[in-house]
Amino acid sequence: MKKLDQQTVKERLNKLEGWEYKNDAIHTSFEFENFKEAFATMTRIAFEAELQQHHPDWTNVYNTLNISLSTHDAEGVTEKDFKLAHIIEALLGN
Ligand SMILES: C[C@H](O)[C@H](O)[C@H]1CNC2=NC(N)=NC(=O)C2=N1
Repeated sequence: MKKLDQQTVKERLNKLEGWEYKNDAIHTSFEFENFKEAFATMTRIAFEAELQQHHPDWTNVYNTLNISLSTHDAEGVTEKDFKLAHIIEALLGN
C-alpha cells in the first residue's frame, strides 16, 4: 500500500481528534480508570488488529495506553493506519 503524503495525512487527521503525525506514524494516548480497563481495551483492539492484519505499536503503563500506527513496508502512514485508527476510536465509543 502507498505511503500517504504529509498533506493528505494532515487532512485525514482532522477527522481524528487527539491523534498527531510525527516520525512517519500517527500517534495517540488514552487514559483509563485503572490497569484492568486499559488491558481490556488493548485486548479488544488486538482482536480487531488481527482481523485487519495490521497491528499497533503500543506501550502500556498502568492506566495509560500510547498507540502509534504506521505501515512498515511503506515506511510511513497508509490508509491501513487510518482504517485501524478509526476502528480504535469506534471501540472506545468516540
Ligand atoms: C505479513 C503481514 O501482513 C505484515 O507483516 C503486516 C502485519 N501487521 C502490520 N502492522 C503494521 N502496523 N504495519 C505493517 O506494515 C504490518 N504488516
